[in-house]
Amino acid sequence: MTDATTNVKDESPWRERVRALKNMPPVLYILWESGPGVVTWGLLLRVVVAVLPFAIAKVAAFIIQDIADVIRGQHLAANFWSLVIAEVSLNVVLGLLTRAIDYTDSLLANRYTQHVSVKVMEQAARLDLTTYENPIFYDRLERARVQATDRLAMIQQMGRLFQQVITTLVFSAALAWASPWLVLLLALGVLPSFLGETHYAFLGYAKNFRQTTAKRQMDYLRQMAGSREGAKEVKLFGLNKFFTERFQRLANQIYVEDVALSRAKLIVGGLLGIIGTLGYYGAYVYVIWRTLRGGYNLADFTFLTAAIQQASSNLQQVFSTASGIADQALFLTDLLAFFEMEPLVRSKPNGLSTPEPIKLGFEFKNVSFTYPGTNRTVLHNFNFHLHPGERIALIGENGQGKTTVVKLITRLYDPTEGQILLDGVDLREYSLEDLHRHIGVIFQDFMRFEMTARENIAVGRVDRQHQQEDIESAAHKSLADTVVAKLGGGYDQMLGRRFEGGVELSGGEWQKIALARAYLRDADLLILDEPTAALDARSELEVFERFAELTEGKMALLISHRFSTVRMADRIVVLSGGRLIEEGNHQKLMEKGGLYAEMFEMQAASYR
Ligand SMILES: Nc1ncnc2c1ncn2[C@@H]1O[C@H](COP(=O)(O)OP(=O)(O)OP(=O)(O)O)[C@@H](O)[C@H]1O
Repeated sequence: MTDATTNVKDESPWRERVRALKNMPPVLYILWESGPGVVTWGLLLRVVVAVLPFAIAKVAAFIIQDIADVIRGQHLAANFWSLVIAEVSLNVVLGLLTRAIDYTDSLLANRYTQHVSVKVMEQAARLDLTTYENPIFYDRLERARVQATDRLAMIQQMGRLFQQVITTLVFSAALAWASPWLVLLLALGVLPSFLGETHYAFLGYAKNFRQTTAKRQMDYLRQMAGSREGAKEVKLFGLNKFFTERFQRLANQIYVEDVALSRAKLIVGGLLGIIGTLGYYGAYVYVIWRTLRGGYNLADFTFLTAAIQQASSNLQQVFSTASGIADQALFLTDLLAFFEMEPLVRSKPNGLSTPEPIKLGFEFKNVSFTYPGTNRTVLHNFNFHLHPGERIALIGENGQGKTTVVKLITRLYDPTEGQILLDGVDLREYSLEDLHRHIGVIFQDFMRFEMTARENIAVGRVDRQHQQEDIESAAHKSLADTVVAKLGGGYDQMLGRRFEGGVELSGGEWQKIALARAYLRDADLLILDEPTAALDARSELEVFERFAELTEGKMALLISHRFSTVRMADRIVVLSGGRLIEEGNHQKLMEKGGLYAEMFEMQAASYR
């Protein structure tokens, strides 16, 4: 994976910063996508608010001039009170429109957060398991997730920049018309602070980038120390202090780095700020000097001092807002890079539909497999055929590659070598979505959705509207109906303890609910990876008697360490060290007296 940001520290800060500006167009596009109407209104309002201060300063200058004339004994100008009313009105309008901008900003922030969050979720779902194995991906996902909501300030800053640029241009034009020196003095004063600000913004980014791993570890520790899942072991093993100390060590390390940067920024920023103040007063003194020499009247003087004040503060703000945006744009590198990531296991465009009915079944031909990022071959030259209508049990000791076979047949991964065929055609030629529709899998580490019992079953087939009968029938097949019958809320009972009113189930009860999901799928190939591990002996027997009935005529792949279950399969495949070492039915393998017979005897002996 090419990582656009890992080399942040090696690159010249300025080059990196300029490069980050390339992030702006796609981000502006995302912003536009999230609310074209709101964006347009926001911009229009800002144009008006940007020019109002100019009008207000002009009117104020005329008022001062009129008052000075009256003090010098002249008559009050006829339009004096109209000017006063105009100034008050303009200020009222300014106040109202500023609030209207806040309103459009908050609308836009809401929409943008939602839009980006959905995009992040969609992209995370699109990427394959291979990507999830990669720690760089996790760091990036983490940063992308934070950026989805944390970059809100940037949106407001972009709006503000737009407004500040217009105000600056209007006042600078007025100053340049009076004397170009004024604009030059102001710009020279502000430039050093701008350079300083952007420099520290970049250092801040590089620092945050470096800290991602530590922050991820801290999050993990915080979660472990405070989670319901972790609570039992944390208490019994007395891990609290261990976790807290580790957390504190990381937090201190981050604190020290943060303080060092803030301190440098404070000192250098303060010094550069003095130059800005000198520029401002240089322009101010110039106007006083020209006024005293009769070059400007009182109205000009009043207006120009207001204009200097406005131009200088807006110019300063333009620079600091722009540097803030450049800083935020750097963070967006991760979000955009995340959006651009492509899955390795992909559905072929116009891929084949899964055959109906499947005639030849699934065949592994000389399949070898190594998990990405590792160098240990988990499957070696694995050959295996699953015929239509066949129920196969895959057995072997821990870590021999059974679950890996499931991940390959479902195309969560592609083989490193060899091929998997479905009806004689490489699995990669089929549409991935269509293939998945024909397979029902319940993994060892199946999901416990903290939703209602009905939803937990219905997610087995989300593309369909389910009638109550479908849900009940699937629940009946997996024995989940007996679990639901005990729940206060029946099928509408919230499961898990995360949400109010939720009820926690036992491991075996969750497993029955998950099994119902697989039955609801009504798939051609049903794969159960240790489906009964948490079930008691009676439930297991019942589940399997049903399983045999329910999978009649379908393909089923079963992984189990319980031989009472395994012996019911039509064929048993024994995996050892990633190789197929024995296959046949229970009787044949027992007669053979190999690994299967040995494992069977061992389990049987432990029951005697
Ligand atoms: N995501 C992964 N990345 C790297 N190695 C992995 C990954 N998943 C599994 N492995 C390794 O591959 C080997 C086979 O794992 P697999 O889960 O297929 O075994 P299994 O036979 O199903 O074991 P068990 O009976 O314990 O469930 C193991 O040694 C494991 O460490």
